[in-house]
Amino acid sequence: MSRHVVVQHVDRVPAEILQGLAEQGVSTVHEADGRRGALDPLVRPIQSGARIAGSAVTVSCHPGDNLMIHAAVETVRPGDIVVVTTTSPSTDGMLGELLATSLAAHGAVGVILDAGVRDVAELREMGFPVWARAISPQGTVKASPGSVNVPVVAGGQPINPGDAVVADDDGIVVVPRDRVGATLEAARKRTANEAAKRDRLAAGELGVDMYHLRPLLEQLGVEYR
Ligand SMILES: O=C([O-])CC(=O)C(=O)O
Ligand SMILES: [Mg+2]
Repeated sequence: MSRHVVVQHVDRVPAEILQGLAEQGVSTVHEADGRRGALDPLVRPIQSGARIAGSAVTVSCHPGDNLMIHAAVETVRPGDIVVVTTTSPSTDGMLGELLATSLAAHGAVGVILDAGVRDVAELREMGFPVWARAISPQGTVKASPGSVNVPVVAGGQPINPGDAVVADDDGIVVVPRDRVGATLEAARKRTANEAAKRDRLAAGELGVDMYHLRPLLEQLGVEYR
């Protein structure tokens, strides 16, 4: 059996759940899933204002080699987010506007790179959202095998093909596919709670989350003078 595979079928998250998760945003989804799933914050957006959710198409590449991103293109379906990792740390510019054009033509809504990106001005102009660990002009070759749609670790988080990935200006969170429905429900409740809290905070109320702010601080040994 080969050590390298391209898995062509991925079970995906339903589009209406992805849309709901995108509306909730990364920080709320992360809280709603028990503060789990946040990728390393050094994997950062290259643009501002993008907020997307999609099913993960995962790519494991040899460092300095983007062959497997090319191999992933034909597995992409509309609404997917391509998650690229390398088998050892790399900041090389593995994806630029050409590869992004190819992925977008197959319906990818964004790319997460635990590696480097280049052609940043063109990508911003295209409006194709990318989150990456580095921006680097360093070119890569197309010579080494790797895998598509296998479990990977990106930004320190395990990601399975078909998991929900949500990304915005706050960063990136992954939600395992079997928890997406419960997480979306919890996120919506949290957003409704926050709306009520916001009104109370705007009215000047203190300690809205803590019932009684002063007794809590005193219990923790903080002295009021
Ligand atoms: O071609 C590459 O290897 C990466 C790149 O710059 C592009 O996709 O435009
Ligand atoms: Mg280029």
